[in-house]
Amino acid sequence: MSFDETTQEDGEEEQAVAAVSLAQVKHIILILSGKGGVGKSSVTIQTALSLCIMGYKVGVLDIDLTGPSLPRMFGLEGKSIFQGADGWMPVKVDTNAEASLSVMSLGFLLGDRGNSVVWRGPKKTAMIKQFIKDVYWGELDYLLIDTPPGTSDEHISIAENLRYAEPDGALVVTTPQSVATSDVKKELNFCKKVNLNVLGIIENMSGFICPYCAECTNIFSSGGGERLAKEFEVPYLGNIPIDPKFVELIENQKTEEKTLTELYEASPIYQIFKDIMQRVLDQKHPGRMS
Ligand SMILES: Nc1ncnc2c1ncn2[C@@H]1O[C@H](COP(=O)(O)OP(=O)(O)OP(=O)(O)O)[C@@H](O)[C@H]1O
Ligand code: SF4
Repeated sequence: MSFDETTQEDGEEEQAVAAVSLAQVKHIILILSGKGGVGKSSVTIQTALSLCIMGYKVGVLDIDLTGPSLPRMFGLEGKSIFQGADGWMPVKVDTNAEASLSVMSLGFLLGDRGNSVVWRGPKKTAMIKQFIKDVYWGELDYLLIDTPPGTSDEHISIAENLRYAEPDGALVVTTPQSVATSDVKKELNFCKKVNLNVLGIIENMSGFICPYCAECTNIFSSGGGERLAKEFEVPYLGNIPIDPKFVELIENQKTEEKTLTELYEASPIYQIFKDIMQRVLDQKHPGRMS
């Protein structure tokens, strides 16, 4: 069933579901990209860590069902969720920040059955509905939803399930190359179709931070994201360079003594990303609970 074909009965049910499970969630942000591998999950992680460092309580929902990478990227591999009295309890990330950070992903439910599934549309739709209905987030300032690339069953399903939940909108991630920006156009058209506000476009892997001197050099063309933002009349939030230290941080975070938030706060990429995040916060969305 497409978003446009949702019946009134379904709508009422979705409204009730969103009202209960997301009752204490102030803001909802989706992270989208038209193309795989452009750094959507990395942007989700950076958004989560930045908001956490800024003092917000953050939850992250991974709806990339065929390739859930967030448990590994957050250093939570092997952890499992448990069923509490109020629903599934998301896994907490160890942070030094006062604010909390918790993650829910299909990866936690699969255990040793591998880290991905091959499911048809209806099963994916049911899983996403369950994620929205059955996860107990508690009080959150921000719920971030990491989606798979493209405009697939997962996107239609999450748009339907959040129809009455008033999400703030979507962060759309691209890389500078035209092959990525042309796919992002489809994503922006999808947002228009389902009435999802676009908080802005982020151009990832735009330039390169030297690991020796932290100087940023443009190794590929850049500006594709900004041109796209002008064409679709949505905000351009900024560009993130390739930072080899960020990859190291994500790959080796378990062996370090410091928490992920401490390591990220000290990295050059955070200095760039926090300005992007500030541009999102400056848009001053009233929030679902105000
Ligand atoms: N700015 C960056 N600097 C350095 N490495 C990066 C950057 N952004 C992403 N990467 C790396 O590129 C790879 C792909 O990133 P990521 O998994 O975030 O992409 P994705 O768009 O979510 O992929 P998928 O399509 O699989 O969901 C990862 O190894 C990540 O660490
Ligand atoms: S940016 Fe400077 S330090 Fe880095 S590799 Fe180039 S010349 Fe060397």
